Amino acid sequence: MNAPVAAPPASSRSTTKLAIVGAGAVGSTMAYAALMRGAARTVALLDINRAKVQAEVLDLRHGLEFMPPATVEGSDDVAVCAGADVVVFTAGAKQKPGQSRLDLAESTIGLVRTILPGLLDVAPDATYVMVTNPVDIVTYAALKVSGLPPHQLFGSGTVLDSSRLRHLVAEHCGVAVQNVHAYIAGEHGDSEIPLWSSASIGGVPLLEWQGRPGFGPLTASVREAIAHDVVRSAYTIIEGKGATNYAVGLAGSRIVEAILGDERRVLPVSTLLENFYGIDDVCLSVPALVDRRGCDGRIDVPLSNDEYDGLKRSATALKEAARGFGF
Ligand SMILES: NC(=O)C1=CN([C@@H]2O[C@H](COP(=O)(O)OP(=O)(O)OC[C@H]3O[C@@H](n4cnc5c(N)ncnc54)[C@H](O)[C@@H]3O)[C@@H](O)[C@H]2O)C=CC1
Ligand SMILES: CC(=O)C(=O)O
Repeated sequence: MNAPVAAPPASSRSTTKLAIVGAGAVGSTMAYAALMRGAARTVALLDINRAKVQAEVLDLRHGLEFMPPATVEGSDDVAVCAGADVVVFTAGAKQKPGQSRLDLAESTIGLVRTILPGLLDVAPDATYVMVTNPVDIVTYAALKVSGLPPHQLFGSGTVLDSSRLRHLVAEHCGVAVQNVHAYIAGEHGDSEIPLWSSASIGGVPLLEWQGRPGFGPLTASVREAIAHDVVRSAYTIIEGKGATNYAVGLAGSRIVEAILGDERRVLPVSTLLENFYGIDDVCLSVPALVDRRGCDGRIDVPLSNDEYDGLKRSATALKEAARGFGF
C-alpha cells in the first residue's frame, strides 16, 4: 500500500492568490518580487488608476515565461481581489523628501476607511498585511475599521528595517547577511530601536563579537552609527530617487511566503500588543511567528533596560499619534 501523500505546501497549491492594493512603486515591485519567488499562483493588482494598473499587469505578464508558473490580473475594480488568501495594502501617498512617515497618517487612514470595507466583502478570509505608511498607525486604524482579529491583520512593520540593519552589520563585520540575526523593534519610523542584546552572528552573541582580520569590532559607537543609518535609510533613498521599492518589495514577499507556506517564520511584523512588558493597545513590531493563520503569536524576546526604555518611548509616540487621529 502506498504511504499517504502529504499535502503540498500552501505556496505551491494552484489556488494561492495574493492581492496587492496599490500598483505604485511598492505594490508593483512587490508583485514582481512575489512572482519571481513563486510566492503565489495568482497575483492580482488593484489600483484606482486604471491605465497604470493595466500597464503594470501587461509588463509583468510579459515576464511570466521566466518565472515560476503564475497568472497576473489587475483592475480598478475591487472584484479582482475576490477570494484572495493574502491582501497586501500599499495604496496611498508616499513621503516627499523631508516628510516623515507620520505626516502621511491622515490621508492614509482616510484611504483605509474607503477601501477596506469593499475588500472585506470580496476577501473576508484573507490575511491582511498593511504596508502603507505610517504602517503602525495604519495597522491600528485598520484593525478598528475592519473588526478583524489581530492575527488576521497586521503590518509589515520592521521587516524591512531589520534587513537594513542586517545588511549594515554584515558589511561591517565581513560576514554573509544571512548569518546575521538581529531585529529592529518598535515603530517603523524614527523612534525604532535595534535589539542588540539578543542579536547574534553565526551563533556568537553580537555584543561579544570581537571582529575578524580586516574588519573592526562592533563597538558602541559603531552600533550607534549603524542604528542611525537604519533610521535614515528611507530618507536617503527618497532624496535620491523619490521612493523605496526593491527591498520593501522583497520584504513584503517574504511575509506573504511565510503566510502561504505556513512557515512559522520569525518576522518583526507590526501587531497589536497587549501586555507586552507592560506595553498595551498599540501596534508596533517585535519578533513574531508568521504562518497560515497570520501572525500567530509573538516571541518574548529578552530586552536590555535600554531596549525596554526605547520600546516604551516608541509605543508612547505611536499612541499619541494614533490618539491625534481619533483612535
Ligand atoms: N512599510 C514599509 O516598509 C514601506 C511603506 N511604504 C509606503 O507605501 C506606500 C506606497 O508607496 P509607493 O508605492 O511608493 O507610492 P505610489 O504613489 O507609487 O503608489 C501608490 C499607489 O496607490 C494608488 N492608490 C491611491 N488611492 C487608491 C485607491 N483608493 N485604491 C487603489 N489604489 C489607490 C495610486 O494610484 C498609486 O498607484 C506609501 O505610504 C509609502 O510610504 C513604502 C516603502 C516601505
Ligand atoms: C518609505 C519607507 O517606509 C521605507 O523605505 O522604510
